[in-house]
Amino acid sequence: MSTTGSDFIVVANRLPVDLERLPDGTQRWKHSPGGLVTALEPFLRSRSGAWVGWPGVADADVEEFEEEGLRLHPVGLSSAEVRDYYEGFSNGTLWPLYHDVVAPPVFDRSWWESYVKVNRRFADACASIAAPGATVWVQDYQLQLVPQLLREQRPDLRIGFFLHIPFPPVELFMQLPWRTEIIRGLLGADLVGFHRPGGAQNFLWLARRLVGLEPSRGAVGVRTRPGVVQVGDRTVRVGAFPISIDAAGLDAIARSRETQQRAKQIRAELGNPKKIMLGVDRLDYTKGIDVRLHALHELLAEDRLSAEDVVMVQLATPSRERVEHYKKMRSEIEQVVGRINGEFSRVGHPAVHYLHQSVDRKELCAFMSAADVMVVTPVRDGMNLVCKEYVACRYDLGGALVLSEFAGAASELTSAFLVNPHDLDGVKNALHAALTVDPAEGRRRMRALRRQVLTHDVDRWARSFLEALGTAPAH
Ligand SMILES: O=P(O)(O)OC[C@H]1O[C@H](O[C@H]2O[C@H](CO)[C@@H](O)[C@H](O)[C@H]2O)[C@H](O)[C@@H](O)[C@@H]1O
Ligand SMILES: O=c1ccn([C@@H]2O[C@H](COP(=O)(O)OP(=O)(O)O)[C@@H](O)[C@H]2O)c(=O)[nH]1
Repeated sequence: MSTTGSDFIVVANRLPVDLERLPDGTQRWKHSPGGLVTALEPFLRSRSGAWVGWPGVADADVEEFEEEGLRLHPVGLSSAEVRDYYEGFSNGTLWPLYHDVVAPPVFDRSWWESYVKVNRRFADACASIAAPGATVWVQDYQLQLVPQLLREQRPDLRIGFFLHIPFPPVELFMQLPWRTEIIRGLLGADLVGFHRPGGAQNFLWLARRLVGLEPSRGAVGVRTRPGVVQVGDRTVRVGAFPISIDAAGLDAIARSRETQQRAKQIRAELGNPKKIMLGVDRLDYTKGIDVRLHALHELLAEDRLSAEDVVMVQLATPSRERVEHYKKMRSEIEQVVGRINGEFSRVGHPAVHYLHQSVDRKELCAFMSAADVMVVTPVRDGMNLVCKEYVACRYDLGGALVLSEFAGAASELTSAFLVNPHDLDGVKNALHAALTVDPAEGRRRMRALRRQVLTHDVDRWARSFLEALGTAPAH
């Protein structure tokens, strides 16, 4: 194991791999869920960096290890910490608060205490493995206190922070009893990054209101014109850096014979319907899976669509299964799927294929290649990588994307069929329009979407952030 310090460290709640305990008592590592890992893993591997994170299960005692040149440094969490820091404060308080309170956030003091304690542990882990003058890139809402805690121990480090979820409107953020502590925690970074300029702008306002600082007043741009705020003798920059995907990598997988054959096979397995609609999400109440199911139900009930012609596939990755809102939403979604299938399926031909499972990258790419319409309808989403992945897979300029205006990606993917997920008639009309789009118009839209996604990939995201932090790798 490496005993020398690392020059470049990513710290995130999760490692890119989760430890899985099998019933026979053995264990293995599997890929962690979610877009943060998808986005960062290829980039960090290319820089031979270190990744500090939780191995995904409680009470795991795992030593640091190396995997294909990447140094993985586990931070353990007890069962009580998984409950209070991860399921509690991170996903029962911050997640709903930052996603426009689409579910009511719970404010629990013992959860907060656990959050502080665990953030300190992550900061200590980084401090112990960082080489002098190293760059540490802190990720996401679970670790907002780490920049300040780390700086107190290691003022020599260059510290960046990136938030993967939306940063809420100030009126909502002000509900948080520990609002000042969070803003101070983030101000420990040299650069604080958000997906959208609005998040950066909200943060700057709060730095003034809650900490009494004097931030810049000009508009923050995308990858340009970061805001600045002086904190003692340090200048903290605050910017917008929309995340993306390994677009060329997915494009290549999609073009392969293997993927195209698998896509054909999927179509055949579905009964060669005229049209396939696809949803791919973690099973999360912010993703609007219910929205698209209700829209489909009404379209079938009104005979605007026929289950003979159109099949819906919903891949739903299990997520945060012990958190109350997630349990409730799962049973609601499964009821709607059951209802649609009960009313509109024929034996051997379900109207909705619902898989509560995780699917690997190649298989996902085959599903995306097979899908005529990709349906992405979150009520709020920081970015949403799935919609960009769909576009990257459609080198044939086929397919159509229905995308919620409330996903961060909507401001880049303006040639999608954009919808307001709260407007059910609007969603129905957009689904119908996407299913029946004139092929030339469909190709025009997909060409424009691909131009955006292929020229703004994850490498450009990471590079633009690190350039603003002053630590970009050599070209
Ligand atoms: O680690 P989990 O609790 O299982 O959740 C998975 C990840 O979900 C969130 O992803 C976000 O990041 C994506 C990439 O920036 C973005 O496209 C998406 O809109 C976000 O929801 C979460 O932010 C991660 O921390 C989790 O690991
Ligand atoms: O069965 C699945 C479902 C999703 N994903 C990946 O999980 C990520 C989801 O990221 P997104 O930003 O869309 O949402 P998040 O889950 O991070 O909120 C994407 O890279 C998907 O390709 C996956 O690998 N297998």
